[in-house]
Amino acid sequence: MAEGKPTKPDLAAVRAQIDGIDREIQALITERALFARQVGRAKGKLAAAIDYYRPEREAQVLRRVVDRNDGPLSDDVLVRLFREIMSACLAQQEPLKVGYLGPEGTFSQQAVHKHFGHSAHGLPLASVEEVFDEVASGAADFGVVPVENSSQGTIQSTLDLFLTSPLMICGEVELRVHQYLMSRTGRIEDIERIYSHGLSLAQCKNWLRQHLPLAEKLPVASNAEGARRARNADDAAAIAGESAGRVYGLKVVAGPIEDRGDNTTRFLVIGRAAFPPSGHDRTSLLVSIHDQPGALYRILEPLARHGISMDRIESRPAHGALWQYAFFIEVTGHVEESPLKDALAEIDAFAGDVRVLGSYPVAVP
Ligand SMILES: O=C(O)C(=O)C[C@]1(C(=O)O)C=C[C@@H](O)C=C1
Repeated sequence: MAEGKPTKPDLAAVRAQIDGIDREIQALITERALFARQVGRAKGKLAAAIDYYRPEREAQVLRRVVDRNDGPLSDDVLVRLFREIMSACLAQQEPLKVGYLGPEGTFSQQAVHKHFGHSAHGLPLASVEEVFDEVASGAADFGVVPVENSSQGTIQSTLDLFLTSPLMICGEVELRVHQYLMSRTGRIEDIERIYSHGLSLAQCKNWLRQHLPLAEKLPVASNAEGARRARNADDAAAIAGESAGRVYGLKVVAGPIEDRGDNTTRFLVIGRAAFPPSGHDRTSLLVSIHDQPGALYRILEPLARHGISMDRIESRPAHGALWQYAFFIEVTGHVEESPLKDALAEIDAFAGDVRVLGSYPVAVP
């Protein structure tokens, strides 16, 4: 090659290359969609989209995408593209119906898109409880519910719903959450009250103390609900994701304003069925403890002895009974595979109340 300055590429020639690649990509996506239909037929004569959905297979496909990636696009970007391709392939049957805490524009809706792609049909619902109800009744195939935030900790009200619900956990989604202060006028000097979900107000506490110490903070059912209210008055604002601002026609006053740059919310995917192992899974257990000495130890000891790592343990007052506790325990592994299978068999032998809430693929970025 000649020394010196690299020669400027010829724009028309580069575009011709891109056009050729686009043709190939399109032909391959079409071919993939046809094979996905064949997979559908190979699974037998199935009725609804939910019968075709395979979260463990999707996780495997996405992990391979990440393993193969050498840049220049980031893992997140490639995962998003492949997620959408799978979402579209699956929706050839009929889109999945996924319930979430609405109205439109919530972070829960973003989590639905991240996990199921945009070909799934999102059902905005009024509360997390309603998400459980709609999935239990079959009106929704799955639900996506927030369970924990990196700076605020566990969302206890969500965990408590598992105490009385028969639903299973079949996935998890991690979403980076960026908060924006938004209003109708877009001017900070107009703001006298701020609507948002209590957790979002808490995530922006320092910023608010510094910039709007006197504004009234009004917790509402969801961030998007805050945005919906803020569009009605010039002196009101909302803290929410940018997408909620777009849905309700608000202007960004400032953002991102969350106190921690790595602010992340974890969501659980709830459904009515269990799925097979994906190769890198997590299991959620619900353990009821009666006040016998050493009861919790007898449950944790086999887990430790089998070398199972525990990612979390949370205690909640058990439903209905005074001074009895339920423990939510998350461990690495799948109930159908050793060593977790063996440890659970030992635990079952002496503890009546161990319920497997679900084994599911660890979130792909
Ligand atoms: O492999 C399957 O079981 C398919 O149905 C294909 C496919 C895909 O597009 O890769 C589509 C939907 C499923 O959720 C998983 C994977």
